[in-house]
Parts: sequence; C-alpha cells; structure tokens
Amino acid sequence: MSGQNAIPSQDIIDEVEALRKTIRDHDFNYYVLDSPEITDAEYDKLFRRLQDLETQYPELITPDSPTQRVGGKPLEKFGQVRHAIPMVSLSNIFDESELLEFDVRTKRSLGTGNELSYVVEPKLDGVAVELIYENGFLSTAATRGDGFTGEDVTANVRTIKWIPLKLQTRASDALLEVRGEILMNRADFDRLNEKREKRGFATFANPRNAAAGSIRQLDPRITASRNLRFIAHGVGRIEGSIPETQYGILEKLQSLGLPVNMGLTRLCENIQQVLEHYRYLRENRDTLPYEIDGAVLKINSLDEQAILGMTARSPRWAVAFKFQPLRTSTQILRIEVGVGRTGTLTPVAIMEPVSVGGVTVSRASLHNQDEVDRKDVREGDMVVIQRAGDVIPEVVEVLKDLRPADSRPYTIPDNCPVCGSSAVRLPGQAAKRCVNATCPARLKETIRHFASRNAMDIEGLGVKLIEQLVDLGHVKNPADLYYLSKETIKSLERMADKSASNIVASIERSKTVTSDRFLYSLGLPLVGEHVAKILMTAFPDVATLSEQDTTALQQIHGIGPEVAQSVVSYLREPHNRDMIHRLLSAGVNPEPLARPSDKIQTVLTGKTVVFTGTLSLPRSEAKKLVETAGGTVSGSVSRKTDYVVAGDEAGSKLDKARGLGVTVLSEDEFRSLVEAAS
Ligand SMILES: NC(=O)c1ccc[n+]([C@@H]2O[C@H](COP(=O)([O-])OP(=O)(O)OC[C@H]3O[C@@H](n4cnc5c(N)ncnc54)[C@H](O)[C@@H]3O)[C@@H](O)[C@H]2O)c1
Ligand SMILES: [Zn+2]
Repeated sequence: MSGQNAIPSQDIIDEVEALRKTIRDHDFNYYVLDSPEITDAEYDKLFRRLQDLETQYPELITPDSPTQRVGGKPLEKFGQVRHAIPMVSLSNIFDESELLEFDVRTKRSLGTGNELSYVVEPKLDGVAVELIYENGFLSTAATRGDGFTGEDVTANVRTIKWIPLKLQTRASDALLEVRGEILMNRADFDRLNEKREKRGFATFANPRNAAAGSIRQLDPRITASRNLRFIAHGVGRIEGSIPETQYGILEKLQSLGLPVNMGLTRLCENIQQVLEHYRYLRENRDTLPYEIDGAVLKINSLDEQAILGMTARSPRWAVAFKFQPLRTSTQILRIEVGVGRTGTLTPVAIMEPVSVGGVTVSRASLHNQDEVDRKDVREGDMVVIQRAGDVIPEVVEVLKDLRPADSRPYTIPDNCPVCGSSAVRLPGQAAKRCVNATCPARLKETIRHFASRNAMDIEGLGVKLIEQLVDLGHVKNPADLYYLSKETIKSLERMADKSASNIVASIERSKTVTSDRFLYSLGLPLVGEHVAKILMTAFPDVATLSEQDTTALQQIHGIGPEVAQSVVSYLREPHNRDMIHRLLSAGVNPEPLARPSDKIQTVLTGKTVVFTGTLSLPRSEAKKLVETAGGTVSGSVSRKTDYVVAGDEAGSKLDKARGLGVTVLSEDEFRSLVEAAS
C-alpha cells in the first residue's frame, strides 16, 4: 500500500498543502481561541487524510506539518514552562481492524509472539496539564502548549479542589511530575453556557473548550468559579520510587491522593479484552458526569514502552481508540422560534423524527443567528445531525446538494413570535430579544421557572397549566399563583376535582421554603442557585437584601459587579417590590439560612447528599446534620449528587451512585465528615 516510490502528482502536492493550511487554521481556533469551527470528527477526517497522503508519499513530509507536532502555541499572556519530557499527543484509531493492526505491529516491534498486556483507560475529553510536585508540594502547573513549552497556570490550578496542594505521603518523592486532564462536568458546562447566553456572551462549543477557556484565565477567581475537576493518568519525571508498569503508576498516583479513574480502567491480558473494555466504556459513556471521547490503550510494561519509544507527535506504546459520534441525516421541516425567560429568541430546527443511537430526535437548537448563518441552515434542508455524549443533538452540516431549488436563507424574525413586539439584537450580543417586559412567552417562562423543582417546587404545575393560566389572564406574575381559587383551577381544561385539590395543596406546601430558593425562584438575571445561596447566607431575608447597594453586595465573597447590579436593579423596581410584597402577604414564608462557620463552608456547603439503606439514626436527624453543615438532602441520586451515604442493605441508589461515579460514604465516614464540620 505505502508505495515508497510513488511520485506525487501536482494535485496531490496541492491537496497536501491545502490540508495543512486548513488544519492549522482549525488548530488555531481550537487550541488558542478555545473556539472550534468544526466537530472533532470532521477534524479527525482531515487529519487522517493528510496522514494517509504523507504515508503514501513520505517525501512530502515537512517538520512543520501538523502530523509532526502537537497542539498550539502557548499564549503570551502567561508565563512559560518548559516541559522536561515533552507532552505529546496520541495517535488515533477508529475501528476494530485498526486495533488489531496496532496489536500485530506492536508485537512485531517487540519481537514477541506472546500476548501483550495493556492498560485501557477512558480517554478524557479535557485539557492536558502537568503538575509538578517538589517534595510532595505542588510547585508548578502547566498546560501542554506545543508539547515542549506550556503556559504557567499554577495560580489557576491551585483553585481546583480535586488537585491536592500537598501529596499524602510522609516519604515524598523529591520530584514528581503528574500528567492528567482538567475537565468540566456536563452539568457545569450547561450552567455556564446558559449563564453566558443570558449575558449575551459567546457560548463554548463543548465542555473541553470550556475547561480550556476556564484554565487559561488571568484571574484565578474566574477559574475558581467554574468548578473544574482533574483526573491523573500518567507521569513525567520521577525522582523517587518508579513503578514498573502503567498500572503501577496509576496505583501510585492514587495512593498519593490524586484522583485517578481506577473504576473505569482495566488491565487487559490480550487485545480481545481491550476490545471488550472499549465497548464497555462506549456503552457507559452517557452515565459519566463528564465527557470521554474514546479509550486509551497503553502497553503496561514500562520496559516495553521504552523499547517502542516515540514519534515526534505521539508515543508508539499507546493509542487512542476513538468513539464514532452517533450521526444520521434527516430533514428540517421548519424552524421555530422559542422565547425564553429573558426574552431571548432561540431558533429551533423541527426535524423529521429519526433515531440516533436509540434516541428519537426531532428538535435541535440552532442557538442564534450567527450559528444559523455559519452553517447556512434553511427550512427544508437535509442535514446531518449528531448526538455526542449528551442527548442534545446538534446540526453538524447541511447537505447542500440535496437542497430544494426554492430554498431561502433563514433569518430570525424581527418580531416576537408570541406577542408581536419587536425583537432587537443589542450590539455585542449574540441573541435577539423580545423588548416587551410583559410578553406572555416571557411570563410563562418566568412562572415555569418559579414553580420548578429547584425553585418553589410546586408539584403538578406543569407547562400546559401555566399556558392556560397565563392565556386566560388568571396569572400575570408569580404572586398571582397564591391568590388562585380552587374553582379557577378546576375550570381549566382537563382538570378533575382531585387534581385541582392536589395543585392547591402543592401551592400551599410551597409557601414553606428556604430563603435562597425563594430568591432563586424570582429569576433575577445572573442569580442562579449558587449565587442565591451566597446572598441569602449573607442576609437574613430579601427585605434586608433589598436595602443593600452595589458596593455592599460586592463585599461578599463570590459576588461580582454584574450580579450586584442585577440584584439592586431588580429589587428597586417598584413592580417587583410589589410582587414580592404580595408573595409574602399571601403567606410565603422564606426561612433564613443558617450561617455556617467558615470551617463548615468547606465541607458541605452547597453539597447535595442522598441517604440510602438503614442508618443507625433517624433520617430526619441525618438530614438535620447535613443542613446545619450547609448541605441539602435529596431523595434521588443524579449527576448533581455530591455524596451518597450508604447504610445497611443499601439498594439501587447505591448502584446508581457507583455508576455515576458519585462519592459513596459509609455512615461512619459521613459522621466524621459532619463532625469535622462542627
Ligand atoms: N474541532 C477542531 O477544530 C479541532 C482542532 C484541533 C484538534 N481537535 C481535536 O483534538 C484532537 C487532537 O488533540 P490532542 O493533540 O489533544 O489529541 P487528543 O485529545 O486526541 O489526544 C491526546 C491527549 O489525550 C489526553 N488524554 C485523555 N485521556 C488520557 C488517558 N487516559 N491517557 C493518556 N492521555 C489521555 C492527553 O492529554 C493527550 O494529550 C483531534 O483528534 C481532534 O479531535 C479538534
Ligand atoms: Zn414577546
């Protein structure tokens, strides 16, 4: 196949040049700007084509070809760190036959007929960093950069709570360089993008780019606010005890207190087991809180690794076996426009329903006009859609050859589709917004948010009911909910007597609420659950909060100028004040939060705990312990759960927690955690 003697035609030479230029442009967008314009799968295809051509015509290889080097240039705004051992990339394989080839080739290079032992780990879709520990203390943290020189991000990395500042050992190695990935959980990514969208900032394309953008901040406080995590998967230099295997390295890292993915890593005795574990990871990727984009297989023996050595770009003893994105094509029937709580108009592609990896998909957000223009998406287009780790599908590209002759470019309307008021795009913002403050669409979203589970939690008050209540004029703001009669609710469509009573009861129940939830439910711009908690920990009630000015608010740790401004404007607005007053007179009774001591803050503040199994103390007692330590108790395990406390005969919740990678505590561990707090 690799015809060493083949002479490249001019067409081939041109193609290679064009590919290099395109790939360099994408590298710049991806590594330097953290803002890719194509999907990884599309990028990998271009890269693979270039590699194939270079294999076929080795004389075309130049030292500056993207295939011969790693990543992007370090940004100049950071100090630079030279890596003692270069941080390389990994070569990719995409199917089982390539996997078997890799095994055969490696055996041949090692001159062995025996099965090879591999460690198979999830390929974490994050940002590569190196952490340098001197005598057990974190001294430097650097990004990979171009492989030789990275950016000094020590101050930022120190804010990541997963990264120990001191290793857990008495006899520390004099020097240990730890390599791993900085990641952002999907939930945090969604929250961050939602927030950015509301503020009119550009959103991040995926959690990896968001993590990269968050670690490369000049202000470590921004990094700290992003809730990044870290998982170690290898080492650079060690001056101390050096294990003999990759598996030994992982065990060593774990014993030092570094987070390592042991639960998802398998030591395999042959390539068949590698394939099995790859499939296992592929099937379970959706259950993880963060994204993985493949499996990495590494030769276990470090001696064998040394024999195999490296290329300019990647080790010969490891390879990334990437997952194929789940893709298919379908037709866009029409583009609808939704109106959010802040009046944002969001175009949504309504598609011919189609199954992508077992999930039926019929809608995909097109985000905003810039996105629509960039992909040139039109009504009636056949499109390729893709579902990555998440269930939320995206339109990858338009199949322009199949485009109907009469198709026209799509523009988000200049009027709100719901109230007809004008929709305006302010300079510097990505979104068009409906200008009408009393727009029914905005009102419905406001009520939906108000009643939602993490806000006032009015069970049974769903979208259909809210629509009717707003459309019939029964509800003009959230306070009106507490003045509805049972008769009014019963008069709504499909409302049986029983259900009406249930709704009345849940509205009544919702009056008992903590003050942070209450504040959150009002839906102030920029005030999410976390910020609401910070504010209501600082002040006993909303009335006191509304007496503060922006200067006072900014004194609070975690409150910046934008949030302060948002709170002050909202709470000074007469209609809002009136509404809050009506809520309180209706009997809504926000309870002040306990003000935990600083020590407690570090342990359970803002954490969600789930109990399962039989504990030696009543659940209500256990719940109280968590709440005094600043945490909350939830009934079900999800990605948002921080701890699951497992008593005797713990059941399915425990299994679920393990599946999601949630920390599981025994009752004793739980007690010492709480005691440490008090
Ligand atoms: N969309 C775009 O425009 C664009 C542009 C450039 C690159 N990319 C994407 O980035 C990839 C290239 O980036 P890359 O050089 O960082 O390579 P990569 O991300 O594909 O793989 C190499 C990296 O994987 C990381 N990694 C994760 N888990 C690991 C584990 N368990 N063990 C060892 N390493 C692990 C390491 O940090 C290593 O540096 C491309 O394949 C493409 O998917 C996309
Ligand atoms: Zn409107």
